[in-house]
Amino acid sequence: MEKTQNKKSGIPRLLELAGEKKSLLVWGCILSTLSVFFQIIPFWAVYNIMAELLQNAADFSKADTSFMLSWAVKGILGLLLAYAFMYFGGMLGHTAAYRTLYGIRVRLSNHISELPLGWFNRNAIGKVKQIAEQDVEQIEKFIAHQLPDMVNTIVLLLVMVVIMFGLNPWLALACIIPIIIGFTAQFSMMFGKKAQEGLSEYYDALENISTSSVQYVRGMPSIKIFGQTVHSFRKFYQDIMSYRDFSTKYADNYEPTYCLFRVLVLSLATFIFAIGIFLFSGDPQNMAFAITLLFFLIFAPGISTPVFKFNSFGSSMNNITEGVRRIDEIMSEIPIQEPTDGKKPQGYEITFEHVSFSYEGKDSALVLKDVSFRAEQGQITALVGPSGSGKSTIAQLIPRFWDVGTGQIKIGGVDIRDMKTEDLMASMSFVFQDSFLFSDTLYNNIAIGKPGATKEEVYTAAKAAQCHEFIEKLPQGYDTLIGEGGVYLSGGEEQRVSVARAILKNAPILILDEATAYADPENEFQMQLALQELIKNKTVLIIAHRLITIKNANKILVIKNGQIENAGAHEFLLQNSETYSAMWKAYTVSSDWQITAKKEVTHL
Ligand SMILES: Nc1ncnc2c1ncn2[C@@H]1O[C@H](COP(=O)(O)OP(=O)(O)OP(=O)(O)O)[C@@H](O)[C@H]1O
Repeated sequence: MEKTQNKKSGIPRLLELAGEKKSLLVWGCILSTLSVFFQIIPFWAVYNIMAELLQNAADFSKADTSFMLSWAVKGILGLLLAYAFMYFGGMLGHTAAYRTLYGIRVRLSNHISELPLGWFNRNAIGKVKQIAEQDVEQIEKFIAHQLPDMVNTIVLLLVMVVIMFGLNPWLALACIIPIIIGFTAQFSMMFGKKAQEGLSEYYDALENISTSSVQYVRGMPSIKIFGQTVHSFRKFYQDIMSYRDFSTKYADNYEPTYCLFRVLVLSLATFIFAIGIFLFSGDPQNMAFAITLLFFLIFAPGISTPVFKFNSFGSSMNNITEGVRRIDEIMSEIPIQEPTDGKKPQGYEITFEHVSFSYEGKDSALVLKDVSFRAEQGQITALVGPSGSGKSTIAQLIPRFWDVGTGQIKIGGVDIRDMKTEDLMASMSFVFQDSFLFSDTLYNNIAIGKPGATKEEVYTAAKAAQCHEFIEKLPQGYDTLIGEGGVYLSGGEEQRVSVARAILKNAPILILDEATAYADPENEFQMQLALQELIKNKTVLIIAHRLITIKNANKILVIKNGQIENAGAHEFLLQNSETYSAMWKAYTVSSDWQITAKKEVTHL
């Protein structure tokens, strides 16, 4: 599938994706920055008080107490104001973050809902879950905390550097040079090509774990029943192992430069002290220098906190860029093409005209080759053929799971690509072999077939689909919750609920892909009776392996290797289609099969 390209990346793209204006974020950062200036005041207050004390070291009683007291008050006020600005900046940052998060999730889910249905088959749930939950969550942390912190830290570092150079350039250099060396080592590692590739690998590894863990949980019954160990679920095991290997390698790469960085930044006082003592030894009478040195020694540990914070932005920035790229990967998937003025079909017969199709979009891998047929309104058209011949693909092309490669599919004379998706979906009900029930009540699971349906309509549909009886037997009847925290239905029961949904929708086209495969013969018979009522005047397309189900279809299409091998009614095909007569023979033989136990003869 083609993709659209977007030139922006990182934070600008993030805000663009969220449809969020920058103003809140900018104000959040401005307030955080203002708090920086107030954060400097306590340091300055300590410096002034220390200077006053040192200048009067011979006799502390001569120190100006009101001067020192006023600086102490200024220091405390500075601290309070710094917290107040930081608080309001943080509030704005959080508001911007949650709005961005909300905007991205809404955009993402709107976009996903516009993608062709086939996209969902191709993309693992784990991958989408990882992107929509975890990757988006990272963005919240970044915008709410790290971005204002980053602005705040950069300003703080700049102000500190200016103050330090203003006081003493040599001591300032003793403080700055180790920081620059540490950063250079760290960032060359972090932003290098290897690190960027590593991060992609890291996210791939996370996605793989997310996907295979979903499969692992789903496959747990098979693992247990067949007495297999966890190692038998190789994919999950390998994904965990490759994540471990990758994380170890990643940490190994980072470790030397990170350790160097930490050691240098945590030893700032040592460098300042060494240079300070060297300078002081040249002029031991210089009291002003002694005070400045003291200030640097107080200031040095203060600078290490913002420096460490700044360092963590590098990795966060990388994460955000990668997260946005992954969100963009989904956003760049081209949605299903909507016509501006959707055409309305005249009738509901379905025609395939020379349809060829490949899942990979390659002519060399065609799954359907030049398929043409007409499924009449008011008639049942059945698709039969060996497994993998292309029956489900034919059925799924009708609601545009994918678009055809060449040829056309028409409903009532209109190419389905010229119909609005809304109209196309409204025109048909689809019952799959594997029904999907929502974690909701049974009532709502049926009622979803027709928004605004009355209770009476829901019950009538449930009765017709042979599910009313078993639902009534459940302790909470129609209010029974399905799935997690509720009850689980058998495959046959789930199918009947899906059929009830389709009956309730009462659309003019009905597509049944192995819709009664899990039903027992008695229920299948009852469901067939219900469907007889439902299908009157409708275009019905049925795929069924139990050939008895489609024996009376008006037209049976025999599909083989993606082509229509033959078409006609049951009797005609028995005479004229080798494939069909062989399938019928196999079916009748298998339906006569009985598993018999040898009778034990007991002699008394
Ligand atoms: N999403 C997909 N991506 C790629 N190939 C696919 C996809 N779905 C089906 N195929 C392939 O297309 C071919 C036709 O599959 P399809 O499911 O249409 O056959 P079928 O006749 O319905 O089979 P069955 O009776 O077993 O359900 C098969 O070779 C299958 O492996």
